[in-house]
Amino acid sequence: MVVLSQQQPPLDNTFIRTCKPVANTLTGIPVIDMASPSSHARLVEACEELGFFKVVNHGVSIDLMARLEACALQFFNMPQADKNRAGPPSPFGYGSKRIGPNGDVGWVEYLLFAAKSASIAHKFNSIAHEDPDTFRRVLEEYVGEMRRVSCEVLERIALGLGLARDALSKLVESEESDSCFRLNHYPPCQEMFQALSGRNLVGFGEHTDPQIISVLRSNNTSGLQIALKDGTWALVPPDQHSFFINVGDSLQVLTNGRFRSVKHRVMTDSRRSRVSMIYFGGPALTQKISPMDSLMGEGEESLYKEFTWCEYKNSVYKSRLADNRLQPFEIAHTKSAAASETDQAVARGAGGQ
Ligand SMILES: C=C1C[C@]23C[C@@]1(O)CC[C@H]2[C@@]12CC[C@H](O)[C@@](C)(C(=O)O1)[C@H]2[C@@H]3C(=O)O
Ligand SMILES: O=C(O)CCC(=O)C(=O)O
Ligand SMILES: [Fe+2]
Repeated sequence: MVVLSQQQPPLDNTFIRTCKPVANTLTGIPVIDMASPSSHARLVEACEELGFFKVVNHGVSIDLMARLEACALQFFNMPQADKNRAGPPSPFGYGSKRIGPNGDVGWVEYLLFAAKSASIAHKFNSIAHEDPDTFRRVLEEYVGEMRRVSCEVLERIALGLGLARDALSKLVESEESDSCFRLNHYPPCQEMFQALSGRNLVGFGEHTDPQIISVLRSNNTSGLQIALKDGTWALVPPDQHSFFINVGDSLQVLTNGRFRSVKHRVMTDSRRSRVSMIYFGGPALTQKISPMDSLMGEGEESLYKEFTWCEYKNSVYKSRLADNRLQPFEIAHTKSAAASETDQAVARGAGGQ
């Protein structure tokens, strides 16, 4: 008799895509030491080159990370019917295999929250858990720390760009900030499946994050991959004590494409479950997003039409994971892309950046 582990999500995996295993491990990942005062320039360089970097000496207690991971696992290990009480994710709540409202699927289950204490407390009315009060308190404490880390990183990026210290962090720090938080659980998938197909099962399909900045922490199971500039995928070696940070679409727009909203995805590990926790730092719904004047070189043309975060979010929720969500907001310029890139590099130089 085959005994299915309690961790297996209930649906079959017929519609979940597979991918060829990726051989390339990301070796030159920029590591930003928050204890070092000279991180500004390296942060800007990492946002331009990869749109992705790792943060160490961040001041978040390892114990807090471990406590949240334990609470999350207690939740994900509950019977399916209990987990379903926190669903469906519309957009916040529990979801399994289905990601977003437009047909994307992956070998993943998750809890999605709005990152505000009142919203978290409200959501806990429907979350079954053996110790819901502890889970809620730990979650609130962790989300508070994520807000701090993202603001500290954004402050340094702003200084590195020659902007006022709070030029970017104020967007996420504001009371009205529309940030969210996600706990993902990728159960192990049958080794047999992988052995037979020689492929990996997609946990979370390729996408960019729409917000300003995302701060990710996972357990020691690999799976995260990022797309490099040449379009190839690279594996990110896990590090459970550090944070991986990526530039989101909104920061790409604010910097007029100078920073890169990095494409990423998660492949499942056949034997070990992956737990990840991600804070998505977003602006207020009414916040206007467009390239910042002070970052534009002389004669540099805006690559994007102005939009509010609310407009962008509405558009995001009509899209599929892998879509280029910024495309409807791009301004078509008559020159060839290559020529205008050269012009803009020259203009930036002239602007003294
Ligand atoms: C398929 C979707 C899920 C998503 C909303 C969307 O329509 C397209 C963007 C997706 C994404 C990716 C980053 C975050 O995980 C997320 C919460 C977000 O803000 O945009 C998810 C959305 C989601 O899972 O609801
Ligand atoms: O779970 C992960 O490691 C990454 C998931 C992700 O990219 C997301 O939720 O947007
Ligand atoms: Fe993501």
